Amino acid sequence: MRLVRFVEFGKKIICVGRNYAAHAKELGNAIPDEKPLVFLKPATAYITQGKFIRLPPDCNELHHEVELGVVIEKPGKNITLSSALDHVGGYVLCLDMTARDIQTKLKAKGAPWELAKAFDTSCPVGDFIPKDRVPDPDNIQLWCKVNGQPRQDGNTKDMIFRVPQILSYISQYFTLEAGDLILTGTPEGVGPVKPGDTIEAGMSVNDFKMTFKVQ
Ligand SMILES: CC(=O)CC(=O)C(=O)O
Ligand SMILES: [Mg+2]
Repeated sequence: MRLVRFVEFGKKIICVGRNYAAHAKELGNAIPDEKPLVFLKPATAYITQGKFIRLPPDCNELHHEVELGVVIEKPGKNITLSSALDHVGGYVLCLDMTARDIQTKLKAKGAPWELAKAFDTSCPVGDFIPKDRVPDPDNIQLWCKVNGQPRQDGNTKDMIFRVPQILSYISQYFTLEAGDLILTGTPEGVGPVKPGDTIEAGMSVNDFKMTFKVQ
């Protein structure tokens, strides 16, 4: 399967939240203790470079969250920790665009987050990077700038749950299929963007950079 074109296969997007203690703290959230916090986005959330990020209805505070994305190649269920990385085909840089004001209201009601997290264009992704070019997914620098101003600069070594733990855990609930994308959570420094802004994000693998505009 040509994972380079994984976005076109339209598989599911499984996201982990609050996976960096400093980010959980900046939003006043509890740090997950035993299990990752998990939510989903539909395949209609994907956009690739050249497409615009659009605010969902009733959103007045859209936030960027830069994240490492893991692309599944080998399907699996109840994946073990020791075999987890065998299921990975490669990695992509992602933005988990979040309607923070809507999320805050949903959280207060104890309601699910989909309207804040899973709307169309909420998952901008960069180019696919095969895993043989990523020596250590647990030591990747991730950064994000808005209109040239630095906002986020973190490293995947600070993730609470590492890639094998995440894959092993979520595969107990969801069968992982080739082309599925796993977002691994964002480091601190999330913040607002508005129409007209330019978001640039990058990671230390291949000095990868991507740019998206908010419309
Ligand atoms: C508070 C959040 O929105 C959780 C999340 O997505 C994260 O990356 O952390
Ligand atoms: Mg996130």
